[in-house]
Amino acid sequence: MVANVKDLPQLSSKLEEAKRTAAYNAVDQNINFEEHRIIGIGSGSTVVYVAERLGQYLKDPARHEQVANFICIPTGFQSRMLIKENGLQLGSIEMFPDIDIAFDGADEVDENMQLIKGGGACLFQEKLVSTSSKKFIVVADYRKKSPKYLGTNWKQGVPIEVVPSAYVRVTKDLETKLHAKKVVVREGTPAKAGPVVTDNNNFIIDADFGEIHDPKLLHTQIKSLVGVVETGLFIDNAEIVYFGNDDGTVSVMNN
Ligand SMILES: O=C[C@H](O)[C@H](O)[C@H](O)COP(=O)(O)O
Repeated sequence: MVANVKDLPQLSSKLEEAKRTAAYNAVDQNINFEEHRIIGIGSGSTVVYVAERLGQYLKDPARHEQVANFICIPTGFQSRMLIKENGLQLGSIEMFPDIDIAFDGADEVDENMQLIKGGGACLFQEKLVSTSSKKFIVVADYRKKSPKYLGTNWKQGVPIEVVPSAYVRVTKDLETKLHAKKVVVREGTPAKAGPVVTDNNNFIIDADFGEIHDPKLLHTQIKSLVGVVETGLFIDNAEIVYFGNDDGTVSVMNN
């Protein structure tokens, strides 16, 4: 039997516990052991607990056979490692383009469940997986819930993955055509001199637009710039969001 969420050992901080509570509840309440087989596993520090929970079910004799048959589709290098470390079966989106259910974190979630993602530079593969999934579940801690508009809590800007040779052109277009307040090519310092290179060998630009009142329109405008691979605005994609609160409870947002 896997441990009940209420009986788990303490972690190093309330924040980590909030992430774990969100992730464990999301898995427990959404995985259908009989029907689901292809599972998307996202990136970041919250989804770590999704993979951990699936790993616990794998060790549970009552669920072992079903979970051993799950094929987990990663959204990047970190996610691939999470799948392997928890003993889960790794698959690729090329082999399994139709995903039953996917779990991932978010940097900010607005009241309509539109998301900013890509704080960890994994947005392209995350969008590929989440939009290939019948059900996309977001797991987040209390800091990610926007009071109203995207861009309120997440001040770093919208992450945008760009083809390296186009970064100057995209930077100019974001400033002049889309009137971004601040545009920064993400650097890897101190761990790396120069730009962050994504798992797809692209660069990331963070473009600050302040409060985003129409994320759908902004996504379309950014996406139309030559050189943009994908934006970190995830529009009409999430079905349920689990927020772990600092008092140990969970809030659920859904359509
Ligand atoms: O590129 C990174 C991803 O979009 C993450 O899912 C996002 O940054 C949230 O990460 P965390 O769970 O660490 O807050």
